[in-house]
Order: sequence, then C-alpha cells, then structure tokens
Amino acid sequence: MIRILKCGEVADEDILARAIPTADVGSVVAEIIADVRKNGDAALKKYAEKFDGARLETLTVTPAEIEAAMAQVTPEFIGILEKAAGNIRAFHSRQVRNGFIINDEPGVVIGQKIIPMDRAGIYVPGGTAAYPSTVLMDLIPAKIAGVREIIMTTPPRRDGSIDPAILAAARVAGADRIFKSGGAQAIAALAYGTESVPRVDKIVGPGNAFVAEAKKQVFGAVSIDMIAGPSEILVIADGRTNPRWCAADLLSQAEHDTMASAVLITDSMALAQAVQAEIERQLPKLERSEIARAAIENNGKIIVADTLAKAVEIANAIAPEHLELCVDAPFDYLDGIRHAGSVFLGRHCPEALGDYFAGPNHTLPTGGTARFSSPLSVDDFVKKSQYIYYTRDALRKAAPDVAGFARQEGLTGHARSVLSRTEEKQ
Ligand SMILES: NC(=O)c1ccc[n+]([C@@H]2O[C@H](COP(=O)([O-])OP(=O)(O)OC[C@H]3O[C@@H](n4cnc5c(N)ncnc54)[C@H](O)[C@@H]3O)[C@@H](O)[C@H]2O)c1
Ligand SMILES: N[C@H](CO)Cc1c[nH]c[nH+]1
Ligand SMILES: [Zn+2]
Repeated sequence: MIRILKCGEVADEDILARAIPTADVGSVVAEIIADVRKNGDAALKKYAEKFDGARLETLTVTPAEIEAAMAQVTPEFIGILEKAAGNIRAFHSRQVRNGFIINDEPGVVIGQKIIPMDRAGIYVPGGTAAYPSTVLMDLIPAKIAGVREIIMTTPPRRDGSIDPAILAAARVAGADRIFKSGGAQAIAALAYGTESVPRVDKIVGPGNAFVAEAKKQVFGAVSIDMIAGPSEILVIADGRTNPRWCAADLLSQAEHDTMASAVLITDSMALAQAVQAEIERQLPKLERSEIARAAIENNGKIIVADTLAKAVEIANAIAPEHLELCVDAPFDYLDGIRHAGSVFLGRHCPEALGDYFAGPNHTLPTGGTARFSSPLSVDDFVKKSQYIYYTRDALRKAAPDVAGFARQEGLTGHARSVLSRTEEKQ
C-alpha cells in the first residue's frame, strides 16, 4: 500500500528519499561496454540472446521488415501516429534557432552559426514495453534540426523481430538506419561503433538503469542528451481534486518500471486517504499491475503538507520528471516551479497527454537532474560554431589591447602574432 507521510512528523530525508536499483549496475555495464569495444557485432548478438532471448543472424533492420511492419499495424494507428507527429513537429519547429552576425564596428564581422550533428543515435526502450511514442519524440527534433543521418537502436523481441508499431513510427518520423540491439550494449555500439552499427556523435533517448548508466560511462567519447531513467510523476493536488484521477495518474507512471516513482503532495489528509484507497482499487485492473505495485512499494508516497506553497517547495527539492498541478488557478503556481521536466497544468491535463500527443517532448530528465537538465529538444541535435573577421585597420586599432592582454599572461608569442601584422607590410 502506498505510504502516507505527514510533513513535519517525518524527517525531510524520508520525504525526499528515492530507491535506486540495488544491483551493481556500474560494474555490469562497464563489462558490457568493454566487451562491445573488443568484440563488436559478436558481443551485440551474444547480449541479444542473453538479455532479450533473441538469436540474431543480422543486427540490421531491412527495408522489407519495415514494409511488413507497415502492413501489420492498423490504418487507425498510422493515423494516430501521424496526428501525434504533427503536434510534435509543430511544437519542436518553434525551437529552431538561427545563427547571428554582428558588424557594428567598421571592419569587424563576428558571428555564430548553428550546425546540425552529422550523425545522431536514438535509443528506443523496448525491454518490458515497446515505445513507438519515444520514436516520434526523439526522432522528430533530430529531423527538424537537420541531422544528416539518424541511427536508431531498440531491443529485439524473442523471435528476433522488432515491434511493428516501433518500425511504423520510425517510418513516420524518418529513421535512416535501425539496429536490433538494446541495453548497455546498444549504447556502447553507438558510442564506439561496431562492424554494423556506425559510431555516432550524440546518443539520445531514455531507458532503464543499464541504459542510463551506459550513457554516463560513454559520455566523453560521445555526447549524450541527459540521464533519462525510470519514469517519475509528482502530483500536487488540492482537496477538490478527484481521487480517482489522482490515483490513475500516479499509476500511469508506476506501470513503466518497478523503479518508477509516483508521489502525491496534497494539503488535504482526506484526499491523501482517498487516493491511497483508490490506488489499491485500481492497481489489480492494470495489465502491468505487478510492475506498478513494485514501483508503488519502492518509490510511491503521499506527502501531506500544511500548504500548497510547501508542496511546491518539496516538489522543487525533488525536481521530478513530470509535475501535475491539480489545483484551482494552476498558472498562478507556474513561476514558482523551478525544477521539473514537464509541468501539466490543471485538473484536465493528465500526464499521459504529454506522453503521446500534446507536442512537447516526453524524453525528460529524471532522478533530480531536472535541476540542471532540460527536456529533449532541437537544441540537442545542433552545435554552434563562431567566426571572426577583421580588416587590417580594425586589427591595428585592437592590436595594443590584445598585445597588452597577452603580455599580462606572459604570452609574448600571442602579442607578436598580432603586432607583426600591424607593424610589417604584407
Ligand atoms: N524518461 C523518459 O522519457 C522515458 C520514456 C519512456 C520510457 N522510459 C523508461 O525507460 C525504461 C524502459 O526500460 P525497459 O527495461 O523496458 O527497456 P530498455 O530498452 O531500457 O532496457 C532493456 C534492455 O536492458 C538490458 N538488461 C535487462 N536486464 C539486464 C541485466 N540484468 N543486465 C544487463 N542488461 C540488462 C537488456 O539489454 C535489454 O535489452 C523504463 O524505466 C521507463 O520508465 C523513460
Ligand atoms: N512517461 C514516459 C516518460 O517517462 C514516456 C512514455 C512513453 N509511453 C508512455 N509514456
Ligand atoms: Zn508514460
């Protein structure tokens, strides 16, 4: 049963605590990465068999497999994918940035340009559930950014196939190449390359604890978006909120992963008790009730605070992936929310709306990293480069200052390089 904690009666650490996987994920992942670096495709196939139960001849998804998948999914589902993709494109198109150029001073031009990544790797989770929505969320911003080549990896099913809905979403969103590999081994392949999987410049996408740890370990050899691990929901609700809706929203994220987290903060003990009972009533009805129950036991809690202002303070300390504001006048609270991946405003905005359809991204920082990370966006798929142009006259004007600065640092070579151009004839 989900615990009720009363603020002031329990220690702050208990309120903020979050269980993390007990297995030694770090060393397991380090071993897998070393193996993939050494043995390439053979290691990927070995782990596909070990962890996914799939014996693979080849790791590459063929065009024929994508065609077959398109025929397997219903036209209704293709229609939903396209509608969702339209909303996601509309939102992410607004994130596109332009370079800039400044020539305020005579003879000086300085600027910054925006360059899409050459090659991005998108990890799509697929261990305990297939996530076609993540395909759209992660691929569409890359496409909009203008990435030259988008590589997607996802774990195979036991029969060696990929869920057709995943392949259909990849077709709608425009993946260039798709590989059957999951977990830490897929991240290692994207970071270092294998015979089949090309090395990428940046890896994005959520995953379980093994995926998140692998992204941490390969960072530096390759860029990563963020650590997007087990899903999290934090609901702030006042006493006028329907407990059935609260319970359903908490369970919607609990069903992702046994280590997912589901937290309600309310100023009403009556609501807290009603939601506690409602969770017990709804849990057995879920298809993934065992996963959701484990998550509720590991990382589920209801915190009763004296005021909603205190609820916001606790929410900022937790920095959740998703934050629902089920209160009157939700926009009044928005400025006060400083740390959350995505905020859902009002009682008619369940988090699932953002998971699939509204348009903002669902790949979001977890584990408190919303304190310093942002949702996946077009920015993740571009980098910047600067440029400088000076005429001889402009350089002559700047030379004494540059040389003075260089001498201060004891770098007379720098001073020389500037002065030589202004003192000597061409
Ligand atoms: N933050 C987000 O935006 C977001 C979006 C969707 C899903 N998620 C999260 O992604 C996660 C998906 O997890 P998943 O497990 O279903 O799929 P996954 O694809 O992340 O992981 C499956 C892989 O984990 C590896 N693995 C499993 N057990 C292992 C072991 N004992 N040792 C080494 N490797 C092992 C296997 O290689 C397997 O292919 C969930 O936690 C879900 O909450 C997050
Ligand atoms: N809630 C997940 C992010 O934590 C995203 C997702 C995909 N499908 C359903 N939900
Ligand atoms: Zn979800």
